[in-house]
Amino acid sequence: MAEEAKVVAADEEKKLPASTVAEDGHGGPENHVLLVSFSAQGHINPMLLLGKRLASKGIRITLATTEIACQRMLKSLSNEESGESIAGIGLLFFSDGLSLDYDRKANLDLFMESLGKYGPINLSNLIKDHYRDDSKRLLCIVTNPFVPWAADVAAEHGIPCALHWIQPCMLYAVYYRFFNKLNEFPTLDDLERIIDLPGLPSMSLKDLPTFILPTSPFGTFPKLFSDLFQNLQKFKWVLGNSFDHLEKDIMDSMNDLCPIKPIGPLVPPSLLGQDKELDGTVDMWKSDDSCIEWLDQQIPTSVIYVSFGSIVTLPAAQMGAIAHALTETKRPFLWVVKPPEFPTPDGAGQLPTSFLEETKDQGKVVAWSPQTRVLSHPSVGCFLTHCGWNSTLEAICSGIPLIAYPQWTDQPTNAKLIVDVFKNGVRINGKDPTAEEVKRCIEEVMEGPRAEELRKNAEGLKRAALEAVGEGGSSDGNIESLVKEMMVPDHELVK
Ligand SMILES: O=c1ccn([C@@H]2O[C@H](COP(=O)(O)OP(=O)(O)O)[C@@H](O)[C@H]2O)c(=O)[nH]1
Ligand SMILES: O=C(O)c1ccc(O[C@@H]2O[C@H](CO)[C@@H](O)[C@H](O)[C@H]2O)cc1
Repeated sequence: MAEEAKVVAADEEKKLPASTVAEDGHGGPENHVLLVSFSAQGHINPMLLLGKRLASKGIRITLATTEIACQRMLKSLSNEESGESIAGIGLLFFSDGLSLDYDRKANLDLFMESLGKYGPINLSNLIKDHYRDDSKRLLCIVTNPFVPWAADVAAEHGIPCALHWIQPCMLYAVYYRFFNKLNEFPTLDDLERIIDLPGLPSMSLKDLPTFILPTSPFGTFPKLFSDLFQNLQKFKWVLGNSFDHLEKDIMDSMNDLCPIKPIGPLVPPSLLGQDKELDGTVDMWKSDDSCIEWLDQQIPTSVIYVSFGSIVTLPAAQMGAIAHALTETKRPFLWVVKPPEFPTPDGAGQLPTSFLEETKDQGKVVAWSPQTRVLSHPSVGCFLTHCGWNSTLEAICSGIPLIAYPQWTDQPTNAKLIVDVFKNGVRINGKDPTAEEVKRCIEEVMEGPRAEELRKNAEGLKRAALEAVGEGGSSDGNIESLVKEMMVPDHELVK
């Protein structure tokens, strides 16, 4: 029974240290951009990384997200960090209308309805309070797909709005065509239909995002995306966390409909060989850094890294299949098993009894890893992943081949990209795959006849990613032109 949504009084946002320099140093108003993000780690981090790119062009950045994100971030911040700013990016928090101990994951629809009802009111109040004096010029509000209503708040305040599309451009194209009814998609009477969209690889039902499946149990997300994709005119820019080389044909297919400007890959700069001090992302769980020392003891490219991100909790049967496959391969593994936030009696997210004892000399299990450091470690040979987009981009920037094991939302489509477009991995077949199927994929990537080809493709994508975000690269150029356009007030634009 879903707990009654408690309306939390209009929030008391975390006051930032007063900005002592409210001007740009030349007497003019300071240029600001406000980032608005959904509370998940996989949403906040790409926003923070975009903010860092904009800040490097001289713009002051603040991130506004919900109070549950603040609580999760504070859990992992060290004592001396305060949660009022991250890597020079100010933080503001607003209530989603629910108490902090409410189980949002178990009541997704109610959570998203409450966020959509109370978020706009509380965000608007934040803007009134925080950007009222003339020394700050709010150039733009950047929002992400799960909080599209920020565009209405931006319009209320007369501020241009950008959508930061934090999944592949392929999802953007599929959702746009689906919700605007431009193409035929599978229905309950026609589940076998093949979907052929311009610029995209042919897809079948298993390749579609779960929010548009005819059997989709998710009420709020499809409605949220339907409203978003039928009202993209609210956004002055659509920015994609991708890059030309990765999805060129797909991006081109949207140029005559609603163009998307690639500015990625937005990953921690240390993954791109830059100074780790520039990383500026947030971890909502404490990393177990002992896995780096463990990796140091392993043979190069020998380790299977397994992680399903911050949201997914695997059913007990799937945990068992992965555990059995890893044992059978006898290969070293590093497996992230994040304890469920709200444990359930069916054993979801739990390891089989005696697995840890049986494999104590073979592998290591941690509750949360420093993932970008793991992926860039020379001992890692492949990544068995749920295909979350941030994890996928991080693997691309590390040149690591993938074993795709998608679970929901965009992940099945990301798996399609990995296998048929990027060609840097293989996909585990079936919703409840056997240990034999998991083991087959592990062996195929580690030393099968295609292992060399997959690794070469992965390394090629890494080079292309580095080029895109490097100075003068395609994504770097798009950030530069975005900043120039932001600086020109609408009334000065030549219509
Ligand atoms: O043990 C872990 C597992 C994941 N991550 C990070 O959590 C994010 C997960 O985002 P993704 O889009 O892959 O999946 P989601 O968690 O949103 O489903 C990525 O940046 C990972 O680097 C991490 O730091 N440690
Ligand atoms: O809390 C939720 O209901 C939630 C959190 C995060 C979700 O999306 C994840 O974000 C990534 C970037 O969009 C995506 O690539 C990943 O597959 C998702 O798990 C969805 C729901």
